[in-house]
Amino acid sequence: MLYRIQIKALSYRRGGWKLRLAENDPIQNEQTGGAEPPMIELAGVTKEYVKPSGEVHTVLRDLHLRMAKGEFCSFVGPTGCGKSTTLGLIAGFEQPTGGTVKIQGEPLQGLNKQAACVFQTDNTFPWKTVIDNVSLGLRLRGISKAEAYDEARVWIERVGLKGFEKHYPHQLSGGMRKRVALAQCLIVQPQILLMDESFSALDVHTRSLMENELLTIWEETSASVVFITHDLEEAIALSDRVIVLTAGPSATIKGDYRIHLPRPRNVSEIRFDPEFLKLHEKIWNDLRDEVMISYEQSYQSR
Ligand SMILES: Nc1ncnc2c1ncn2[C@@H]1O[C@H](COP(=O)(O)OP(=O)(O)OP(=O)(O)O)[C@@H](O)[C@H]1O
Repeated sequence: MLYRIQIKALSYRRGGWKLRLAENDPIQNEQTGGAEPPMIELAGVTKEYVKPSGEVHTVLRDLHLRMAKGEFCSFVGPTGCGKSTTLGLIAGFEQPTGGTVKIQGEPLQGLNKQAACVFQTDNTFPWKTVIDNVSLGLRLRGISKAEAYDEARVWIERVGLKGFEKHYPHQLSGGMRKRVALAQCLIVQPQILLMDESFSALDVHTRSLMENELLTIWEETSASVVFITHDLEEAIALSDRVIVLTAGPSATIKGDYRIHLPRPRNVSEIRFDPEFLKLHEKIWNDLRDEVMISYEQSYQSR
């Protein structure tokens, strides 16, 4: 059996050096008959809503996608095409009306317990301090306060907030609150991190810092990331794969691009890499057509 082994990152973590290998991608798994099921699979997923008029509105139609463990996958597409709906289906917030969402080969029923979400708006609880916010997930799992605090301190330091343990969210900047939200999610070591336009409300400099920090932290975990964004540059800079959705209604996958840019990456610098520019041009050609279709639809419906 052939396995493609690629070093993704070498990092130092508590307990020693950690070598992160790129997972065999699903296509490779299919070709080699690899036994490990994909972390996430959308098997012919369709999502419809019934409007108050009784008319059926098909948001997503027959999506087929397999995401490997540890893969960083971004979704881009015109506004309203169904990106957040896709994320909601993987989170288990919504059930598909056709097809199946599978997590590690098992059909997802109810909420996805392997996943944690970071949204555009703050996930933090305003009445709790940073350390209480970050330790909450562990406390809810029955871990003692002392142990949860110890682990929370590690994550607070890892996201660059050492010294802010006793601050409340309103005493922090937007970027700092986003760091709290990340630590809050990652402390429970989710297998899947779902991010819906998580950085879009940040200023451009903070955003770029947070993107780099996300990559550093992600490279130390084996989490698969589903990242929803309007920003194609951000998608390419961060991801292993960029999925382009068609304009809705009945959106489906138009393109699935592998981003073979070297890691570790600096998101501000990688944008000047000639390979990045080529990828951007290629994906934008696909995306632009869909954006134009969506724009024409919204213009006609006025
Ligand atoms: N609960 C719901 N009931 C009815 N329609 C819904 C519901 N949730 C989403 N939709 C519709 O599904 C479509 C896709 O919405 P979604 O938020 O997934 O798109 P998006 O690509 O994330 O949008 P944006 O880029 O603007 O954030 C929209 O037409 C929206 O109105």
